[in-house]
Amino acid sequence: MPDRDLLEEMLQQVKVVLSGKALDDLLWFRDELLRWNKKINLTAITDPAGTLEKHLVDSLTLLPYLKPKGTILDMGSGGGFPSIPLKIARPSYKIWSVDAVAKKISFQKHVARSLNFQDFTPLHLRLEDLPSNSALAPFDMVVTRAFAPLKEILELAKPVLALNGIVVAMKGADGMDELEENRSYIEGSGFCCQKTVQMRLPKSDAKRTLLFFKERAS
Ligand SMILES: C[S@@+](CC[C@H](N)C(=O)[O-])C[C@H]1O[C@@H](n2cnc3c(N)ncnc32)[C@H](O)[C@@H]1O
Repeated sequence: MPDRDLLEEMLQQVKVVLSGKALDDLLWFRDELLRWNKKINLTAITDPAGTLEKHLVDSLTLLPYLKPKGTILDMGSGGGFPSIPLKIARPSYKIWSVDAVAKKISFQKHVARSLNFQDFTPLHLRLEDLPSNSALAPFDMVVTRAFAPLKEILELAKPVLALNGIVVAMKGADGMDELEENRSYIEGSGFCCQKTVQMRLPKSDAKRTLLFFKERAS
């Protein structure tokens, strides 16, 4: 099956329907990721079909659960996951995509320029330094994929989250266990878990867990 059809079919299985242009942009991004990956370390997944599922489709599993507009901070975005697929799927999002590794941010800037993104800002920064940059905060949605333990995610998100904002932690098979292990920390942190979504990726059947948090009303 051609890659474009495979991508479209897998996205439909995670309830995501995109325009033809968005599918083309995602495929271009995948090709560019693998091309740059020969020079700089962006991903351990190097087979083209695996990259479609494990990076592009995986990054978009949260899309049906997000508000259609707003500001997004992607913490520890690496090669641009999930920030770049989200921007391609919903160009109206205003996204700040932060990573501590300069080469990864250079790659994201290249993609943003090539695909003519508006309101997409890759930032080479340690997240611990973000709150002092008050021009950026607060964000309506803070998203993370394969970034850090839950406790660290919530601690870093708290100072930059807007009122009624949400934090999404994209986790693997052990996401629910991590949630249970952190129940008492979450209770004391001022956050509550608003929603959990467990799913499997369409081809590999790999388990994924989406954890959604908001701050409790005081
Ligand atoms: C495992 S990678 C995941 C990248 C991407 N989110 C993905 O799903 O492919 C974690 C990324 O977080 C970045 N990172 C880790 N700690 C960070 C920090 N304190 N501030 C900014 N970036 C950080 C790393 O440089 C790395 O690119």
